[in-house]
Amino acid sequence: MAARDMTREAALSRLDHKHACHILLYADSQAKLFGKIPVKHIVLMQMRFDGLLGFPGGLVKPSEESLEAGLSRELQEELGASVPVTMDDYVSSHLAQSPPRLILHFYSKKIKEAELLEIERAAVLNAVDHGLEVLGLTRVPLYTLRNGGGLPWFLSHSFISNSRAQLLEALRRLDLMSPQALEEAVKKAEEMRHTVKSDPH
Ligand SMILES: O=c1[nH]cnc2c1ncn2[C@@H]1O[C@H](COP(=O)(O)OP(=O)(O)O)[C@@H](O)[C@H]1O
Ligand SMILES: [Mn+2]
Ligand SMILES: [Mn+2]
Ligand SMILES: [Mn+2]
Repeated sequence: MAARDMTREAALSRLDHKHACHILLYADSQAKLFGKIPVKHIVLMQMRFDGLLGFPGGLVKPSEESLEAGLSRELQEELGASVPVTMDDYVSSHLAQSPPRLILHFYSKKIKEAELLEIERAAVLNAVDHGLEVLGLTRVPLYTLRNGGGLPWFLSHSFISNSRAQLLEALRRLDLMSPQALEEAVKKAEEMRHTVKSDPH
């Protein structure tokens, strides 16, 4: 376990801490970009109100609701869809670097492609937080194009808290990418961080 990781039990015993739960929802897909590049898996993240990328989810109150019930409530608010979350979907708990006394619980759940498409539609049509806490859902590109387009550029954006690490760890653990492809994409993203320039005007 990394230095700030903790067990679920240890995390829940911290009654003086705030708790947040976020989830990586994903599906397998046969779709092909430009009719030739396999998308393979659809992984959902969101553009937050603060301009940072992160996962759907939010603050839960362990004194009033289970972690999973709280996460489902947040998903109803942010995605406008009912996504049942259980203990089976639980991945990890992590003490945030900042702010102090915040514990970040992470989940992942595989759903059917049709269900995921339904969630994407519901997010615009039904989510009370659409356009407010959530500016939009986004898919994570899992391929790398020759110019670094795809995952490397995606990873060059700014992420809330430890969500970038949560994403990379999940892609590895769920075998959504080969370890080599993932390592190369991370390296390329690191190189590009310093070189990506936009047109002045
Ligand atoms: O995707 C994420 N992964 C890990 N931590 C996150 C993520 N999104 C937000 N956080 C952290 O958890 C806190 C509460 O989450 P969020 O902003 O989603 O709450 P809310 O939806 O209840 O307003 C954030 O202030 C941030 O520190
Ligand atoms: Mn929320
Ligand atoms: Mn949230
Ligand atoms: Mn909330």
